[in-house]
Amino acid sequence: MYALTAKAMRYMDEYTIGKGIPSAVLMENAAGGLVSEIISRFPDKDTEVLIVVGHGNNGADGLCVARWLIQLGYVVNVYFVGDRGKVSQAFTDQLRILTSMSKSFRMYGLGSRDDLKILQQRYDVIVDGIFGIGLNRRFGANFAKFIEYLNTKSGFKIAIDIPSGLNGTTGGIMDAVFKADLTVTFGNYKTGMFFGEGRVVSGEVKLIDIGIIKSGYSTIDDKLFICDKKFLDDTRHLALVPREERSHKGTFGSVGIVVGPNAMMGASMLAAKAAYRCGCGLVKIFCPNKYVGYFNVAIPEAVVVPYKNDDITGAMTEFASSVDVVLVGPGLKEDSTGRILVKQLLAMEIKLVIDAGALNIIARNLKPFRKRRASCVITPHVGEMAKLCDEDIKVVDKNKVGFIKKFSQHYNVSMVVKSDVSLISLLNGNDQRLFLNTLGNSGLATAGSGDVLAGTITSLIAQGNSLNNSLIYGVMIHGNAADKLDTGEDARRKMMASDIVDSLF
Ligand SMILES: NC(=O)C1=CN([C@@H]2O[C@H](COP(=O)(O)OP(=O)(O)OC[C@H]3O[C@@H](n4cnc5c(N)ncnc54)[C@H](OP(=O)(O)O)[C@@H]3O)[C@@H](O)[C@H]2O)[C@@H](O)CC1
Ligand SMILES: Nc1ncnc2c1ncn2[C@@H]1O[C@H](COP(=O)(O)OP(=O)(O)O)[C@@H](O)[C@H]1O
Ligand SMILES: [K+]
Repeated sequence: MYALTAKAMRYMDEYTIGKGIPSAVLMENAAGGLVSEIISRFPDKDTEVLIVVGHGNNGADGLCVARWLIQLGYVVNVYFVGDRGKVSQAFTDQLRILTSMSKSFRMYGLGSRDDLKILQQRYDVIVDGIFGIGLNRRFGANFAKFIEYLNTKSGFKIAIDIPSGLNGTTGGIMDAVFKADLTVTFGNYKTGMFFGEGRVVSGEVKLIDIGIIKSGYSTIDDKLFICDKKFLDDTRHLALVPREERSHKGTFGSVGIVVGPNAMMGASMLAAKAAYRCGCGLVKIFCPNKYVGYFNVAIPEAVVVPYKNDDITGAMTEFASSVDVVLVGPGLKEDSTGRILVKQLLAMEIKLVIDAGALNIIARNLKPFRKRRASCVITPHVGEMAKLCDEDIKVVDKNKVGFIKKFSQHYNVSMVVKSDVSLISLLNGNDQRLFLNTLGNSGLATAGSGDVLAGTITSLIAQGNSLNNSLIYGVMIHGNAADKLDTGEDARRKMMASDIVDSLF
């Protein structure tokens, strides 16, 4: 399942039509799916429905929905807010069917006396068919006022395909936006539903299969694969192989965590606990002599390997070579020792997960990273990503897809950019795939949850998974852990990083 840009979605519509499925059939499928949603939520035929339509095919969908609902006996008013001189062919066709089917049908909003009364009436359901993926510019004050008026009305609000005013690609808002309780979207999710205000204004999103022909996807570059619960449940066996009974702790791999001399120790402790919770056999912690006692008490399961400040590099070479994968970054300060540790790890032929402080060190000088011998994955949040790209955080936040795509390719590294919906880029030779993680919730917006993710990914690598699989399943398992905890009214409020560790499995 994908999220597509408006342009890619339009291409898929055209591709399908080109293969011989008439546009009208796609529209019937779309409207049929939306009508089923209305019937299941509002089975009572006395339900009063207002359908607001613009002049394009989103409006035509609205007319098609109106026809179905009228046939079924619902009380329906249709209100036009488009440009009469610009109505699409599908709009004209749908209107013709409606008027020939029902002699009493009337479309309001064309300047009749009743217009205001019809609009101001109370409705149980308000359906928005003003703009879909054809919205390509700001629409100005009049439309904005109208949409804001709809938002003030009571009634369950349903957006056709995408809320009017939402940019289907970027999630930006064009002057105003319809605030939907439910968006019924066709063929594929639209990327704009996951960025900016998209998630908030789309409400619950239902995806309807309208018969888009799948072979067209292969030619689309900017598609995002959706990582949701179903995808995790269907494919988790790819990363979570059955745990052999004839085994010992060496069977499940070892994780090494590097802790700097002025570290925030809690971060590496959380990562270590997450690594164990995800199933690796052994976690070793490389830390200054002075921290040994703290780590022994906090995680008795870990093997602590102390170093003295006068022989860090020698000790670290030995340490990094003694484990299956190394994690560096959680709690790491950007001091001279931190820089030495990161540089040395990059130069070793090891598997390496780079997070947090280590990313800030790399951002200051990307050369050792580019020339690295280590096979690594990186896990920046948007702020760290902005530093890596030497860009303003707002600029990166607005175009995360563009930045991850470019950085990942340029530095030949698989990575996640963490945020409320994290983006993942997996590289396989020249092939790049982008994924969008929808698992997880605002309970994860709590200090330390990124450290838990880093430990999770590292643990999966230790157990023998590829770097790519570990990255993507780590992100999903981490999000899913938060969703498992999301059970009561204040569940998200009270979630702490330690809770997420305990909920991983
Ligand atoms: N193709 C198919 O087979 C299927 C399509 N389906 C449905 O079609 C929808 C897309 O329809 P659409 O392309 O006709 O555009 P839509 O979103 O209705 O906008 C109408 C027109 O408004 C205009 N416009 C843009 N911005 C504006 C602005 N700021 N202020 C004023 N005007 C503005 C712009 O025209 P322009 O003025 O640029 O010529 C645009 O064309 C899609 O979301 C789905 O619901 C489904 O049924 C499945 C099958
Ligand atoms: N609102 C949210 N919804 C879903 N996931 C979130 C949200 N906020 C944060 N996360 C996730 O929580 C983690 C936070 O990581 P990070 O920013 O590195 O935190 P820290 O440095 O405090 O450990 C990331 O995996 C991110 O995707
Ligand atoms: K709409």
